[in-house]
Amino acid sequence: TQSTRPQRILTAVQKNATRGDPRSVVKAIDHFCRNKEWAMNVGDEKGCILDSVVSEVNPATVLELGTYCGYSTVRIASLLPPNAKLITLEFNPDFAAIARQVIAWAGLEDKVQLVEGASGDWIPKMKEQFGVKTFDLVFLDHWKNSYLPDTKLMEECGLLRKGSVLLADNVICPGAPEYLEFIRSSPRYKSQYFKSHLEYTKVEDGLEKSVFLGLVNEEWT
Ligand SMILES: O=C(NC/C=C/[C@H]1O[C@@H](n2cnc3c(NCCO)ncnc32)[C@H](O)[C@@H]1O)c1cc(-c2ccc(F)cc2)cc(O)c1O
Ligand SMILES: [Mg+2]
Repeated sequence: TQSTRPQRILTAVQKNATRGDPRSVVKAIDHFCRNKEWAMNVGDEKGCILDSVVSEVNPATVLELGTYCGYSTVRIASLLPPNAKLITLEFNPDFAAIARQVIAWAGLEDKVQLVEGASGDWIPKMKEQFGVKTFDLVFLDHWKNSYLPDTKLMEECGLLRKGSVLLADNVICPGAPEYLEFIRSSPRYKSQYFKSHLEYTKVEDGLEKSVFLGLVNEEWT
C-alpha cells in the first residue's frame, strides 16, 4: 500500500539517523523535508529560536499541542534537564504512531509522554491524570484556530502560573490572527515576536513568545 508522508519521514530517520542521537534525528528530518518532501515541522530556522527559548526557560514541565511526527518534541526533549517532563498531545492516531517511533529512535521516551487525543478534552484533565500543577512552557503548533480557545482553557484550568511561557508557531503563516490580537492586547501577557521564515522556505513566518503575568490587579477594579 502507498506510504504516507509521515511514514516516509520515519523511514528517513531510521535510515539516516543514529539511534539515541536526537540531533541526528532532527538533521535527518530537516534534510528529508528540505530536499525530498516539504512537511509542517517547525524546521531548522525556527527550531533554533525554539531551542533558545527552551534553554532560557529551562522548564521542568512542558506541554506541546500538536505532535505531528515528533520533530519539535525531539528538539524540546533533547534540551530538558533531568527529571523534566514533556507532555505532547496528538489526536491523529496515525501521526501519533509515527511520532512515538521517532521519539523512541531519538532515545527520548523517558522524557516524553505522548497523549493521544484532543487538546480540548485533555487540558482539563492534566492535573488529575498526570499530576501536573502548572506548565513552565507551552509550545502551540496545532490547528491555528485552536490556539486561542486552548490558551483560555489552560488559564481557566489553572495550568499557567506567573512566568509561564507560551511559544506559538506560525503566527504569520498560516497565521493565528485571533490569537495574536488577544495575546498582544491582553494585560495578562507580555509578548515578543521572533521573525523568521516558514520551514524550508523563504516565506516570512515567526514565533510569538508570551509570558503569562498572572491575574493583574486592574481586573479587580
Ligand atoms: O496547519 C499547520 N499545523 C497544524 C498541525 C496539526 C497537528 O496537530 C494535530 N492537532 C491539531 N489540532 C489538535 C488538537 N486540538 C484542536 C482540535 O480539537 N488536539 C490534538 N492534536 C491536534 C494534528 O493531528 C496534526 O498532527 C501548519 C501549517 C503550515 C503550512 C504553512 C504554509 C502552507 F502553505 C501550508 C502549511 C505550517 C506549519 O508550521 C503548521 O504547523
Ligand atoms: Mg507549525
